[in-house]
Amino acid sequence: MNDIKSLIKLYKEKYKKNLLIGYSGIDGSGKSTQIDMLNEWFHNNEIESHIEKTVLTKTKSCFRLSEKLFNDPNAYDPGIPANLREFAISCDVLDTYKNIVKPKLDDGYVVLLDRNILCYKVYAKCFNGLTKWAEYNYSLIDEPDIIIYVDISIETSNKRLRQRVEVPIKTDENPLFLSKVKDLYLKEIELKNSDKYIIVDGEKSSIKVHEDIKGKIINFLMNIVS
Ligand SMILES: Nc1ncnc2c1ncn2[C@@H]1O[C@H](COP(=O)(O)OP(=O)(O)O)[C@@H](O)[C@H]1O
Ligand SMILES: Cc1cn([C@H]2C[C@H](O)[C@@H](COP(=O)(O)OP(=O)(O)O)O2)c(=O)[nH]c1=O
Repeated sequence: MNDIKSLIKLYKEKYKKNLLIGYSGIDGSGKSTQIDMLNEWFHNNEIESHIEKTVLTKTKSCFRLSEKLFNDPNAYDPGIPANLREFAISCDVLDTYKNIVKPKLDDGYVVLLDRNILCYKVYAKCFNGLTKWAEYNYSLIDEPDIIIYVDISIETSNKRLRQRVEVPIKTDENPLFLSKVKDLYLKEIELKNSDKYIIVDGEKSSIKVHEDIKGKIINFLMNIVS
């Protein structure tokens, strides 16, 4: 049995929970594009799925403060201490998990998360702001069962962000920082050494990336449900 509907059913039966898939990757890697495509594939296969992304509600105060102090909501680093910002983010992430993600999983949905604990920890480490308090909040959240990392070069990220018409490039989307984030993503994934981390080449066309993701999810599920 290698159709996605049967695999997800077997997964639920074996692990007594629903599948949580988290996406990672630097800005412009194609996370939201790929999440939409996977969501559509699930719907076409009669699988109930839900897309979620943590809205940084509490963290907004940091962006507002940055606007007030530095005339730019995204110029918060290093003026506003990273450990404070990252703690605020961890509170927002925990809230979204407890109030939305977990209830959706319990209601029988497959949940597709735009960003996940891996992303937040990587960013916090790159900003040098991961405290034991933020880690404590993250320890209260279940890790996704599958983590997709969409890999692109800094040049491609920069090119795509510049093409984005709705939002002009933000201060915190600078190549130097993104390069640090990309390196740490790859290092952390290598250290985890687990099949649940799926790396895809985001330089390919969206359709090809989608095909890769589908194939790798099916392979992963076939291995763990058999
Ligand atoms: N594989 C791809 N090839 C070319 N452009 C892409 C690809 N995937 C996404 N894009 C474009 O790049 C931009 C960023 O994609 P998006 O999915 O919003 O990335 P993210 O959510 O990771 O920031 C969008 O304009 C999107 O249309
Ligand atoms: C993920 C993450 C983002 N940030 C910053 C980067 C962005 O300025 C801001 C919003 O992050 P992001 O989730 O990338 O939102 P969007 O996709 O709408 O750009 O928060 C952190 O400071 N730490 C983090 O762990």
